[in-house]
Formats: sequence, C-alpha cells, structure tokens
Amino acid sequence: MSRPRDLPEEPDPVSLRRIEALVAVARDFGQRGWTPATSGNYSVRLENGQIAVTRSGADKRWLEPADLLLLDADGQPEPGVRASAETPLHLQIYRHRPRVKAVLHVHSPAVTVASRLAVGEGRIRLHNYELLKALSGVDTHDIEISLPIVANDQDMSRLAASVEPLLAADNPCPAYLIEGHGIYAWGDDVADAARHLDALEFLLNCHLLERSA
Ligand SMILES: CSCCC(=O)C(=O)COP(=O)(O)O
Ligand SMILES: [Zn+2]
Repeated sequence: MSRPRDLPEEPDPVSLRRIEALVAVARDFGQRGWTPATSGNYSVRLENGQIAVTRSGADKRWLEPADLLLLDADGQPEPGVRASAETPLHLQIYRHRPRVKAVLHVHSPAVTVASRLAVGEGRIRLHNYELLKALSGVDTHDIEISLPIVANDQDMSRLAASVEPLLAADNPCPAYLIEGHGIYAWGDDVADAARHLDALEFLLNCHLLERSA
C-alpha cells in the first residue's frame, strides 16, 4: 500500500487501518457514481489528533493513500500541496464533534437533486423509515430526523459560517446537505460514517420517489 504524504515512518496501526478503510469506502462510493469528475472529498482523524484529508482535484474514484495529506494543528498542509478546497468544512465537524473520526462528502445525483427541493424549509424531514435505524443512536422508525440544508457558497468561510449553527445544535442527524452541491456525513469511525451516508442516500432516493409518485 502506498502511504499518505508526510506520514511519519512508523504510523500507528490504528491510524493506518483507518486510512485503508477510508480509501476502500472512497472507491466503493466512486463505483456507485457518487463522486463524478473529481468531486467529493474525505478525511479521517488520526490517533495523534492530526487530520488526513484528500488532496484537491484528485479523482476520488481511484483514491490512493498517497492522495491524502496531513494537516498541522492550524489545518495547513505542507507547502506546495493543496488540500481539498472544502477542508474548512471537515475541520469544523471535527471541532464540534470530538468523537468523530471520519468525514465523507459526495455529490451523488440523489442528494444533489434532493438538496434543491426543500431549500425554503432549510431541511428535509425523514420519518417512518426502518432504515433510519442505520443512524447511530436511532432505535425506531417512529422518529422524525431533520436533515439540514444550507445554501451553497464558493466562499468557504461564509459557507462554514452558515453551517456553524447546525453543528452547534444538538441534532441527532450526522449529516447536512449543501444546496445543489452534495452531502457531508460523519461518524465515530469510517464504517459508521459510511453507513450514515449509505443510509441517507437510500432515504433520499425514497424521498424523491415518494415526491414523484
Ligand atoms: C469538480 S467538483 C467541485 C469541487 C467540489 O465540490 C468537491 O467536492 C471537490 O473539491 P476538492 O478540492 O476536494 O477536490
Ligand atoms: Zn463538493
């Protein structure tokens, strides 16, 4: 396996496994058509607290560990390498959710279309689906989960500022949508984050089918 850029000679095995798991998830999501044309980005928190994030412009469908780079405490990559343009959104989630170890962002057709349909309300309400139980902490279909939507913005500081209240609130939904853009989902390990994203992708497909029925 190739190693992420800047990784120390003897990375701890837990962090290495986390990176391997992230790469496998990225390729799986890529094969499903969720990260076309270099879209999407991914990160994991390592055991030493550093964040490994995908480099900007990499084709995430064929992600390699070498496409990840390590950020220092201020979120800066090594000089000469450009971290994902959306790195501030990853760091913001890690700041607000100390237990989170993985953040996943994709541009699937279903999440992109769904994100454009309920902007006025600022959220999509999901209720009475068995698959809601795939979200950590949810143990019944009989619950309403609000998936927040924020307006897209090419200015990352402004975009992060509009996400800030969502993360400050105690919402059990481990994800949010960006209008016409995609979804961010996270979890306490890579498998949790991937399950959350997989489940929300399914639920949004159901939501869209219901609307068109
Ligand atoms: C070509 S997709 C536009 C940028 C984007 O939304 C994205 O997810 C990928 O950006 P990155 O800098 O992480 O490659
Ligand atoms: Zn994006």
